[in-house]
Parts: sequence; C-alpha cells; structure tokens
Amino acid sequence: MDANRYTVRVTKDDLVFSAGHFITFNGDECERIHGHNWRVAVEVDGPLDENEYVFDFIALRDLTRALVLELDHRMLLPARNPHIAVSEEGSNLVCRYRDRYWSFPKDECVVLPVSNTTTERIAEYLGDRLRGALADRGLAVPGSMRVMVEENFGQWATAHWPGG
Ligand SMILES: Nc1nc2c(c(=O)[nH]1)N=C([C@H](O)[C@H](O)COP(=O)(O)OP(=O)(O)OP(=O)(O)O)CN2
Repeated sequence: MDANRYTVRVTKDDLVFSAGHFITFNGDECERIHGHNWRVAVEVDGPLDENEYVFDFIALRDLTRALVLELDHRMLLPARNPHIAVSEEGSNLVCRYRDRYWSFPKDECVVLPVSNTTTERIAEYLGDRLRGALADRGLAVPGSMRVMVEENFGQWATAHWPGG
C-alpha cells in the first residue's frame, strides 16, 4: 500500500479576476475604493485514488474558473462588515461608511458573505464555494485543501482546510 501523500496544484492565466473593493482595517478605518487583478491557485493533498490522482486537475480547474468568472469585472462588497452598510436603492447597491457613500449598479456587484473583502476572506469564500460545488456534483470534497489568492505581486493569502 502507498502510504505517501501527494499534492496537486492548479493556477492558470485565466484563474485571475479583476475587481474593485475597499476594506476596513485597524478597527473602523476604511480604505479608498481601488481594484486588483487577483490571481487564484488551489491545492489539494491526499493519497492517490484509482486513477492515481490526488484529484482531477480538470475538475478543479473548471470549477475554480467558473467561480473566478463570477467575480471578474465586479465590485466586491462585504455583506457583514460592521462599519459598511450595504442596502438596495432601486437598481443600485449603496454602501455607506460614516459620511461617505458609494452607489453601484447591482449587476456589477457581488455581495460576498464576509465581514471584510480582504484577500484572506476572498480565499476562504472561494474555497467554501468550491467545496460546495464539488459536493453538489457528487465529487469527493478534499479533506486537505488550500486556496491561495494573490492580491498584488508577491502578496498572497491562503485559506486552509486542514482535514484529511
Ligand atoms: N493580509 C492582508 N493585508 C492587507 C490586505 C489584505 O487583504 N490582506 N489588503 C490591503 C489593502 O487592500 C491594500 O489596498 C492592498 O493593496 P496594495 O495595492 O497591495 O497596497 P499598496 O498601497 O502597497 O499598493 P501599491 O499600488 O503597490 O503601492 C492591505 N493589507
């Protein structure tokens, strides 16, 4: 029996999304609106299956790409930030922080179920969605997985699912 564990990793030129955001930090300070070209990589660890795969690259790549596309050319807004209130006003979403506000067409936004659109939380969101998408398709949900997101050159955040 093969007691070794292996890792597969996918990252591709099309696993990149260009989006706007602003975060709060140091308590209740709020950044100015800006954007990044976020790059995504996913790693799965485990033993080999009957195909001698840890996990099928193609399934991992295609599901990740679909999630990344949902965020591409969108404004990313936090649903649960204690300092940024997001509300619907007609066909727009209005975000209010103290006396500042921003209004965006709804269909150009993604409201993420996070408290802040930091790179760490975006990585966690993508990983949770990916795990849900695998389960919905009846595919194995990896015990041990990492989603890595690069916000700016050389600035990566990783969310871990340490099981398995
Ligand atoms: N661990 C984290 N640290 C920081 C995050 C984060 O998500 N996780 N985010 C930020 C801000 O969003 C900040 O705007 C990062 O943007 P960046 O362009 O990298 O910052 P700079 O001001 O240095 O930009 P340059 O264009 O490179 O000058 C901060 N920290």
